[in-house]
Amino acid sequence: MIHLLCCRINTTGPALLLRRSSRSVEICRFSRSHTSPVYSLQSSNVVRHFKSLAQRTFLYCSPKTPRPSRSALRFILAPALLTVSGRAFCKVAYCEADVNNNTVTQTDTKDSSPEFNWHLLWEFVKPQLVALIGAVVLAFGAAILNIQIPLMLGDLVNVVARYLREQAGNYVHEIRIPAMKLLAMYGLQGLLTSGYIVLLSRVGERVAADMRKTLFSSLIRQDVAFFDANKTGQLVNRLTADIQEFKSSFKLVISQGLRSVTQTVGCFISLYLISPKLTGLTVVVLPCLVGGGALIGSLLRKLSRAAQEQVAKATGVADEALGNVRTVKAFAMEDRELQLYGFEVDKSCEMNESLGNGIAIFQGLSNIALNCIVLGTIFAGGTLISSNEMSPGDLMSFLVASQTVQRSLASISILFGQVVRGMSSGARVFEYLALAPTIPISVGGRIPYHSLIGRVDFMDVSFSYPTRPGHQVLKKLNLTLPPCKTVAIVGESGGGKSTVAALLERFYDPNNGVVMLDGLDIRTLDLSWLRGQVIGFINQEPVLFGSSIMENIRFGKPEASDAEVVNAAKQANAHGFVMSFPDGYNTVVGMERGVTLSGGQKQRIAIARALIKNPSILVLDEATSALDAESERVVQEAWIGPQEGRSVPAGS
Ligand SMILES: Nc1ncnc2c1ncn2[C@@H]1O[C@H](COP(=O)(O)OP(=O)(O)OP(=O)(O)O)[C@@H](O)[C@H]1O
Repeated sequence: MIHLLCCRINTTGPALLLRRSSRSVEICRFSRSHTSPVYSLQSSNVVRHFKSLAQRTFLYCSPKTPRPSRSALRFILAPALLTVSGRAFCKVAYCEADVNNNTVTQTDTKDSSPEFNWHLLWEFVKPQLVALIGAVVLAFGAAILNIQIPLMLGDLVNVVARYLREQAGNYVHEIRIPAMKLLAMYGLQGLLTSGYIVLLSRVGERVAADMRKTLFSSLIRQDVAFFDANKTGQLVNRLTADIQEFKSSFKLVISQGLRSVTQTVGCFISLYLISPKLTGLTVVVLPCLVGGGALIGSLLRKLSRAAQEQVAKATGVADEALGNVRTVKAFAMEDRELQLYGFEVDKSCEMNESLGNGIAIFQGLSNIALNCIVLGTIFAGGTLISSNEMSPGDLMSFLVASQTVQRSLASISILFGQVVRGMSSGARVFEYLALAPTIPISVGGRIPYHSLIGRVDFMDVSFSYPTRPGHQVLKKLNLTLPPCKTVAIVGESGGGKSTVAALLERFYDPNNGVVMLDGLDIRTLDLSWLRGQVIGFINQEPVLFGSSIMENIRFGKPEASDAEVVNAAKQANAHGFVMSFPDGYNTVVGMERGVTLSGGQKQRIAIARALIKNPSILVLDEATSALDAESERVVQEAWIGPQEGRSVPAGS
């Protein structure tokens, strides 16, 4: 396995390739024939960083291009990869290289092509197996009937032709039986089709719902470092778009895939039995037409995807402008935003117009081609009828069966693309399903409430954020937060105050050293108990949920009574302003991040949310920064007074 790392490097010049050897990372000029080293990063830190990767690690560095796409990167490096390894398969990750400081920081360690996990799929499908088998059987039955229908149509036409030729006998009597048979066939085919669609949509929806719940449960249990490294939008995309795409592909493959393959094979046999000569002609013409159609179709789909992306881009511009409307207005940038949005909308309009033209040409061409096939079949079939090699009914059967083959082949060609897209969406979902959090939530011991003292010790704690391993935030920090005391941590911006709070809350584990509660390493304690009952944490930018104030405060203690909620709000000096709202505690906040409340009001609700669980340790990370002096005094009295006897470390 080869690892490709796409690197942004703080130097100027042409694109560079980074090569890992056993003791250094070399930055080389890259050309197809050879690579010549330019810099050599030899710090043990850099080399250690690559230890976890495969022996041959390449980094593509470009000072100008910000972040080439993975496929572009593979394309650029394909000759080098093939020469070096003889294998084309590679993993791609992104990193930043700083040649002055001799550091390389990997910013994205994800495997670019997660693998499809059949075992996990089976776990989701297993509970729906009976319905799935039912759907497969019904779809297969419908396909078999679709093969029979052209033959029966032929019988019917033969009766009509015979009557026209002989003008004798009772027409209604003769046609009744084949017509009734055909009618029954149509009815049964309709029933089977409805049946498999009902079953399949049930299976698809339930599998998708199970996947969503399991993926959400896996995501919500990941530790904070995971969310530092992955954008929320991308994670939400896996929950929505990826599962949706997978579900559609899954249903399509079972329904259309099974039906189309069965129909193609069955109808081809029918065609051959009806007329080997005409079939020979069809075998030459039909695949060419379907192939041509598939090619144009795939071009149009590409165009359609690009147009959709452009629409999304335009929406993104509008979303950003409307979401930050206060900033836009404060800088009087309405016209500029309008210009930006207009530019993107015009581009999407242009692309959609081209798409419309493409579809129009495609439809026109396919109509001509299809009608020519019908005309050609009738012409060739008529010749065979005139030489008594075929009956009119056979020609009718042939026409309908060949149309079925052509439709089935077209849908198979579309299905191929759908299968690839569905599998890659599924792989993206499965990637996070199988991911275990590095910090387990409900493992470890608890200190009985009556013997909890609340002394916190940071001993020789060193820490770097996982997303920036080269940047050490805390270096051998020793700090004691004694019980029954309020401790303020003061320091320059970016000095690591919030990081201390984050380590105490165990959002991250230190790289070295230990954080202790009452002399016990917090890594040995039950995390859900530590966060749920021991520590009350209010961060710099409290976020409220889109529900009532009552529910927001109760989030800290779900079983709290209304009286407890009101009491906590009073302690946080929030009761007064809450009661001034017409709906009081039932006022819904949190829409657009609680925009209906002022910064200070939001902070007071967040403080009430932390106070309601009566925590033994209260961490305020600049939680009162938006309060006026009087409110801050009331709040501080509230939590220092009744909490006397407990340790209260506070970031400030
Ligand atoms: N999630 C994160 N991932 C990577 N680096 C981070 C992260 N959070 C903070 N940092 C970095 O860690 C350093 C310390 O940040 P921290 O938030 O602890 O500082 P602070 O003292 O609380 O600052 P302020 O007073 O401005 O809030 C900063 O250099 C910051 O850029």
